[in-house]
Amino acid sequence: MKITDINLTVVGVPRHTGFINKHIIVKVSSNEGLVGIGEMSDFSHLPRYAPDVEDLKNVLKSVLVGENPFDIMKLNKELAGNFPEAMYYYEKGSFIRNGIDAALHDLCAKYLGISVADMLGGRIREKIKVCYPIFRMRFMEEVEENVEVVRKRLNQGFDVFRLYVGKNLDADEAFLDAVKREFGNQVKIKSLDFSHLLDWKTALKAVKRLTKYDLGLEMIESPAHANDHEGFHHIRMRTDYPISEHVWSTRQQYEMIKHDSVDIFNVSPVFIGGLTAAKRAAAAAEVAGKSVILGTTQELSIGTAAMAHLGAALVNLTYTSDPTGPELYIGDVVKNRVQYKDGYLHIPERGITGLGIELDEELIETYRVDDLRWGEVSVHQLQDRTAQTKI
Ligand SMILES: O=C(O)C(=O)C[C@@H](O)[C@H](O)C(=O)O
Ligand SMILES: [Mg+2]
Ligand SMILES: [Mg+2]
Repeated sequence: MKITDINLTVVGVPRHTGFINKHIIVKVSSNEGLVGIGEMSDFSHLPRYAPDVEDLKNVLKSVLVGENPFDIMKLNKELAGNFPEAMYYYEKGSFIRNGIDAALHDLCAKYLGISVADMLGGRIREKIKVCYPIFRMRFMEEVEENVEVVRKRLNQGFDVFRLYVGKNLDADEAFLDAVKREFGNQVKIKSLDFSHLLDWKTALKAVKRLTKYDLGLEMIESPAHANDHEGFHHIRMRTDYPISEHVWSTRQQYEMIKHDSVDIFNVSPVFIGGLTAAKRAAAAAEVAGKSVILGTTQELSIGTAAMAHLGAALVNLTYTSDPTGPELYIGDVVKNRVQYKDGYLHIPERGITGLGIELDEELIETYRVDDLRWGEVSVHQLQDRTAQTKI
């Protein structure tokens, strides 16, 4: 089989919070008449630059057209040469590699007549426990808004949540207290995510304050500045709660293993550059005796399905994961969205080939935008994924 064309379409999909995320839908065409689909997810993150999409398509065509899509390792190496890893969480080259790598897996699995999970080691599980995110509060009046989110999502079957913290500890504490009083043990808050906002000592003080409301806490995420591998180790040695951190490069993960910085590696294909790279990161974690969770940038159904296939066979996936993107957006670009039930993300059935996701061209047209330009967004909106303009 040979790759014959690459097609990229930018879509802007609003969240229920009003914040609009831009993603690129990928199509990799082949001389067998099959098309592999992928998703370069959520370019709407700092830093505020973005690729020219037409130019990006031409670069990708120069790398991929004429190649055999089954040469996934070779093509990942070529892509990494063009879009190298960086010691940064939201490196857009990783998003680009991820979208292509998912499409290659989709294309190859379709050709073989199998599901992507069967290319990644098969299935230990058919569903993955996930949590719904409660985004960071800056004002006390956001507490009730977020308690209402818990009420609504609990009614839809989500009984596990995660909380972004660190900008207003009074509001964080008030939210945890309100959840404990209203829901008791019906609801679990599985992680406090500091998003690298605080140094490790300041974060440790906040952890001691907020864990008075331990609602089934499984981990503390990103409780030090990014790449402060020693700082992660220090806080890890000073709290009983497991520490988790996102993986965005092989060098960063190596340093975290060397410094014994974490208990849990948060592995997302989007941040490490694809399913191939994510599987390697999960294997490195396993070798180091560490757990993994599936993280998220809050993908649409294509990216979320790719993660579900990856999660099917991860032997060290031992905590609640994060992919809930399709639940956060007002719409999607596919005919068959990924399925959530009782707070689980269901892996697309084994009998469906590829990622098990079918594009809806009308919905793509509905959400299509010209390019990745930023428009009028503030740093706060970009950091906390909100359309709120209050300052
Ligand atoms: O665990 C995290 O950190 C995230 O989920 C980061 C978020 O900003 C995510 O990328 C989003 O877009 O909501
Ligand atoms: Mg996080
Ligand atoms: Mg994101």
